[in-house]
Amino acid sequence: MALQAIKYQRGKLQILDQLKLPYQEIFIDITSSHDAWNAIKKMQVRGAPAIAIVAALSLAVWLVSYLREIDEADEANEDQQNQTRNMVETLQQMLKFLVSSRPTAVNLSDAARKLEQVIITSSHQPDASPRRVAEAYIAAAEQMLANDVHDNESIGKHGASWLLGNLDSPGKISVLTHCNTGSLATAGYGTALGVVRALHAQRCLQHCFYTETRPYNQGCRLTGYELIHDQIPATLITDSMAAALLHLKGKSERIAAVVVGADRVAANGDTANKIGTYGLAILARYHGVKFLVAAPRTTIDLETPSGTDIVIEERPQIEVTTIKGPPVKHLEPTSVDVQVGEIKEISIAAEKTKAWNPAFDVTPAPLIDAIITEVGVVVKENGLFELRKIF
Ligand SMILES: CSC[C@H]1O[C@H](OP(=O)(O)O)[C@H](O)[C@@H]1O
Repeated sequence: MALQAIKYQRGKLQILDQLKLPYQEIFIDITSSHDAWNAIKKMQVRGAPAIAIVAALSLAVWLVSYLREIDEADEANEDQQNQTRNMVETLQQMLKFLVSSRPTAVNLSDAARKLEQVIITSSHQPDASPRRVAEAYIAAAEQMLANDVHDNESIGKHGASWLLGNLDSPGKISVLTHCNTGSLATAGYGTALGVVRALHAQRCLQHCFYTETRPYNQGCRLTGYELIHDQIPATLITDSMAAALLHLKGKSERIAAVVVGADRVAANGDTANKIGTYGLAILARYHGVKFLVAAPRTTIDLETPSGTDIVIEERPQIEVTTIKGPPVKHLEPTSVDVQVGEIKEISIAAEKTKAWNPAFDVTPAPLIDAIITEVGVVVKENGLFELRKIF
């Protein structure tokens, strides 16, 4: 069964607490915008598409509980117009609050903008009411969840096809990927990891190399977890091994491309992605390996002209100076049960260490060979990405 970071049914939302992976699979309930904000901020759920979907669905769950409380009498109340306006304003404030949780990924603000448009449009209908506004919102949020998996499967298909169509020699290929862009970063299947899954499904993947992706370790903790779960041939490398891998094993392992995800693609194609991505793009160019960005159009921000305009999130120093270790297990002498303790935060730096912790960097468009989307692969024309053409 495919891995799921998000479990949703109308009125109930749960997320897999990714701070506890790969040691513990623990789902936590999200019942409000505050629950979602905290989970996104702490990175219990992460990944540009996933945080947008969890944010959107958190309000859908809250609205279902709200609708249960509105009884018929309220709905008959003559000041429906006022109540509808209050509903719209409440949802607008909640969406704005959710967008404040993390600044770099555009999917969250893109989803909030689209959902705000839905509630405003529904509030202008002749039969407008709080219930109708709520129902319109819930339907739109649920559609975002359904769209994401479909978009990721299309990204995988387009990416695999483009790679196999641009090979120096026929045969299976290997790829190097960074961070986690799979089912744990989306509603399912993944973006860059979706390309890996598609190549594997077509029996065209020789091997997937993936970086540990310090300091949150999305690679060794999450991508490894997914690839091993799917039984995809893969090898973990430290971030510092990427150059040696391409230099010493690039040809023998038929590494055809570095394939990464994205948090925000600016109008000119400059791409913000997990810290370390920019360095991989330079290595790929130096070693004559394709560098591909895989992302749905919800990650492309035509309102941001270039990478210099993208806000890069800086996270707490402690995420650099500690690592999360497996929980301490207590074996009770009188019982065979194993009591699993809390995930351990282990210091790996000297006391009073000062650390810089930008969560993302920006890869300039000239270093990107192609941008893989759900509607096809975009390459540069006269040295420039024309991203408006795919909308
Ligand atoms: C399809 S996920 C896109 C993107 O999100 C990740 O960042 P984070 O783990 O901090 O949310 C990473 O940059 C992925 O490439």
